[in-house]
Amino acid sequence: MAPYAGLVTTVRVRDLVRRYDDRAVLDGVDLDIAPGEFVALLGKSGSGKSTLLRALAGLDPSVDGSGEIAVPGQVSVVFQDSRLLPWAKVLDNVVLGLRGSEERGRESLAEVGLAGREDAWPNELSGGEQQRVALARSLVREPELLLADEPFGALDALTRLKMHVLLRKLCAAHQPAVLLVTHDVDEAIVLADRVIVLDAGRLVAGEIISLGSVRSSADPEFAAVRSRLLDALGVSL
Ligand SMILES: Nc1ncnc2c1ncn2[C@@H]1O[C@H](COP(=O)(O)OP(=O)(O)OP(=O)(O)O)[C@@H](O)[C@H]1O
Repeated sequence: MAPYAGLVTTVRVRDLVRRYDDRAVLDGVDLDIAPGEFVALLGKSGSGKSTLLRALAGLDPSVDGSGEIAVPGQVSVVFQDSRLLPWAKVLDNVVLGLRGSEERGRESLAEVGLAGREDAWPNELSGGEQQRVALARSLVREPELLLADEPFGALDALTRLKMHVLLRKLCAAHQPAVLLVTHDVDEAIVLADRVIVLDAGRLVAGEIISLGSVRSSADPEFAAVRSRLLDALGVSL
C-alpha cells in the first residue's frame, strides 16, 4: 500500500460544506487520499459520514453546499445492502453495463469465492454472498477509488471477519484507493492505513492516526491505537 504522502492524491477535498435545512452537516472538510491508500472514516451516528461519502460519489447533486471535490474517473460504491438487481442472475449483476466482459465477470466472481454461482439468482445467496457479489461488481470495473458505506454492517461477526480478509486480499490485488465508512473501531484499525474521525461535520485533529503496521488485535500497539480512536470519538471506558 502506498503510504500517505500528501503529495500525489487520488481524492482531494477542500473546505467541503453540505447543509440540510440550513444546518451544516459537513462544515469545512479537507481530505486527501493517496493512490492505493485505505482510509477508514469513523464518527458518531449523525456526524456526517454518509453525507461525505455521498458527496464523493456524486450522489448528492441537489444538496445545498460548497467546496471543492476532485475524484478519479473510475469510482465504485458499495453500500450496507448489496443493491443487486433481483431479476438478474449473479453474473449479469456483476457485468451489467459492461459489454463483452463476461470473462472478467467470471474471474471477479472467482476472486470473491463465488465460482460456480454465476447463474444463481440474488435471493438464492446469503447476505455475505450477496456482499461478495457487490464487491465483484465494483472491482470488475477496476476503480481507482472504492467508496464503501458500512459494507459489512449487516453481517454476522464471523462473516464480517471473513469479509475483512477478502477485502484486504482484493485491495492488495487491485490497489484502489478506499474510503470505508464504519462504526466498528476494530474493523477500521485492522483494515485501514489511516483512520480519520468526523465529529459534527468536521474532521477531528488533522490527519488523526496513521496505523503503519498495526494489523491485528494481537499487535501490542493495537490497544493504544484503539484507545486513541475511542478518545477521538468521545467514548471513555
Ligand atoms: N436527506 C436528508 N435530509 C435532511 N437531513 C439529512 C439528510 N441526510 C442526512 N441528514 C442529516 O445529516 C446528518 C448527518 O447524516 P449522515 O447520514 O451523514 O450521518 P452518519 O454519520 O452517516 O450517521 P450514521 O452513522 O447514523 O449512518 C444527520 O443529522 C441526518 O439527520
